[in-house]
Amino acid sequence: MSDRPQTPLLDTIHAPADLKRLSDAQLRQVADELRAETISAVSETGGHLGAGLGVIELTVALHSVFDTPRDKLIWDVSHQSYPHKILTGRRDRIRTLRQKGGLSGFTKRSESPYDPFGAAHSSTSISAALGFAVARDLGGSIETGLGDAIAVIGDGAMSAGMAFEAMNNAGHLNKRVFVILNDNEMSIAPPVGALSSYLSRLYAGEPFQEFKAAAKGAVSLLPEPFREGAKRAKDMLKGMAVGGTMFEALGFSYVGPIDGHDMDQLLPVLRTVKARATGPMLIHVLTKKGKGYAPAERADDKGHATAKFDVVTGEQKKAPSNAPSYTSVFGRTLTDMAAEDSRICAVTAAMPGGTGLDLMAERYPSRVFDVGIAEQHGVTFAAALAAGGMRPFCAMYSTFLQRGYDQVVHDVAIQRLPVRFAIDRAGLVGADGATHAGSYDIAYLSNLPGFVVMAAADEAELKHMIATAAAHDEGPIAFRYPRGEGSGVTMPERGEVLEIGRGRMIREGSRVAILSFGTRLGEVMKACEALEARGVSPTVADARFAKPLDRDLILQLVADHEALITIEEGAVGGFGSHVAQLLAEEQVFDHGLKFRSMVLPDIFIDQASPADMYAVAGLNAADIEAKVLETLGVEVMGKRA
Ligand SMILES: Cc1ncc(C[n+]2csc(CCOP(=O)(O)OP(=O)(O)O)c2C)c(N)n1
Ligand SMILES: CC(=O)[C@@H](O)[C@H](O)COP(=O)(O)O
Ligand SMILES: [Mg+2]
Repeated sequence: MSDRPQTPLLDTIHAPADLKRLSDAQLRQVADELRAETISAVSETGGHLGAGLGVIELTVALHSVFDTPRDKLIWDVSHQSYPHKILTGRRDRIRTLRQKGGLSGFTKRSESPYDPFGAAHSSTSISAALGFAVARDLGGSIETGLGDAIAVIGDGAMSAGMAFEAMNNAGHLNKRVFVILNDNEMSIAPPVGALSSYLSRLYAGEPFQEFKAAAKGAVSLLPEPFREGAKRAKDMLKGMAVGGTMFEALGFSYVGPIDGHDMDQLLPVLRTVKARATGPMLIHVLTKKGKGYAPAERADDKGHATAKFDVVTGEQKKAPSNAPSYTSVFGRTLTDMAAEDSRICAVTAAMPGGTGLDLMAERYPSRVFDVGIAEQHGVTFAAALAAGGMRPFCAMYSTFLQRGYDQVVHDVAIQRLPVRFAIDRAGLVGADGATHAGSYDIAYLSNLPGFVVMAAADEAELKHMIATAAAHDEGPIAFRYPRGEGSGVTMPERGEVLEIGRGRMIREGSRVAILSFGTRLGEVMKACEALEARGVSPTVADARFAKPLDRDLILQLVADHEALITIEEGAVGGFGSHVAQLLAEEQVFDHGLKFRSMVLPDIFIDQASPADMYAVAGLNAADIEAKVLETLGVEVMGKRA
């Protein structure tokens, strides 16, 4: 407790309304204290640090100028919302962030009325703000009334198509809606692409402030010291190559760029736009990711995400690792294979580090494409790379690939193009919670004609599956693997090309067969140890493929056992459902097979450690043991299991 920062003024803020009685100078002090409190809290919990530190002043300014929660403040991605949570009545729980039973690391409607719209995947905020603005104008929420709608979106998130779809619509509807472009020249990695260069050009010259009204001779509307700046901006703009900004072309009034750490700029500009805006308005705010905490400012990722750390030194407290992460196995293996095959190339949507493609980019920069937060484009781009004779690996997290699903179906699957999908963060991911769970890819890929879908049981299997994918030119192929470390198995020198649609036998037993798809195999083996002690000896097989299924293996298992249990780290509709379909088609159920399918339950599971989340899901070793006993009807301590 004594290590905690002194925050006398922040201690008096229990809700944004408390900010309204403070002077501008006091608001500055609140911002300083809020920064110290955010650093202190994240040092205890770990999590997204840099983005929140970059919006400290903006958070205070927005809550002091606007009337939240009546006004709807929507944080894009919302990884920067910790300071917002502290100001909106959640300070007492801020040190439970991202933990089991604690605050979510993202905004969540069920958590607070100050979180009007949940997020965690990027680039949804402008659509949401526009929806609130239109609902307001149509008379929604008659009891309380709806106020303004404000989206805060980063320069990285702004690169996604969805943000532009929303701006296009907002410009057309001409609704009063505010978009704050929080431009810190960073995504998780440095941002890429023409939009990023464009934004840099907008402030390449001397700092200036422009307000649409200025051009109409209404400079006097702006409070000092903006009048001078606005006049200067008007003059500057006449000669600028940029001409009208692209935001204006989309129907927005554009204000900026302004210094997002200077309350003397933020407060008057926000007050002015609040008083004057009639249609869509974009306020371009320049900030620094990690602002005010030297270790974050110095870090390559500007403190984007951190483990728990020592506030004084910035040193992160990471548990020593015993095995390579799946991500690093993917990155290193693909890099080695790219050395031997010049047709191997790779696509990431703004996650070069998260997918391990940064390793390949170091050696083969011309064959690794970071397309920005643009999963839809990334998938179609990979499809055309394949059509053009390359061997593209499209490396995406399971949860983010969801955004490119139509492209997976329409551009990849229907055209039978050999895109290799490297699906990281498969299954439950832990602290990021339900929004980031990789629960659906087995189901949403295995139902596509011609797709090959694999899951690695360990890191050696992953290596084989990368080799298998590289060699597979006949059509689309996907392999999935979880977040975190492997299980420490011996790694092969080279990946072996697996026979498509062939599983492997792990151990032979009797009465019950467990057919595992993915890394639950480790838990299955633990369960088997416990079951042996009870005199039950299951057969275990690793399916490797959800599509095509190993029909021979499955039909042999059901012929030799009275019960079959499938297990996977995915939602219903995936591997187990396909096995059930096969068994039904083969009329196996007509002969009395006991069949059970262990899948993720039909709920969204809140953040916790992956093991705790799998306990909620009922997919840990003890659950498997219980399922086997229940299926076989074995008595446990005098009771039927
Ligand atoms: C659809 C989607 N793809 C990828 C991500 C992963 N992701 C989270 S934050 C982030 C960078 C966002 O950059 P920016 O919007 O500029 O915010 P900053 O962190 O710089 O404040 C990315 C790529 C995501 N959340 N959603
Ligand atoms: C906010 C966001 O979407 C990412 O920062 C995500 O939290 C990264 O997850 P990993 O830590 O698994 O790379
Ligand atoms: Mg950014």
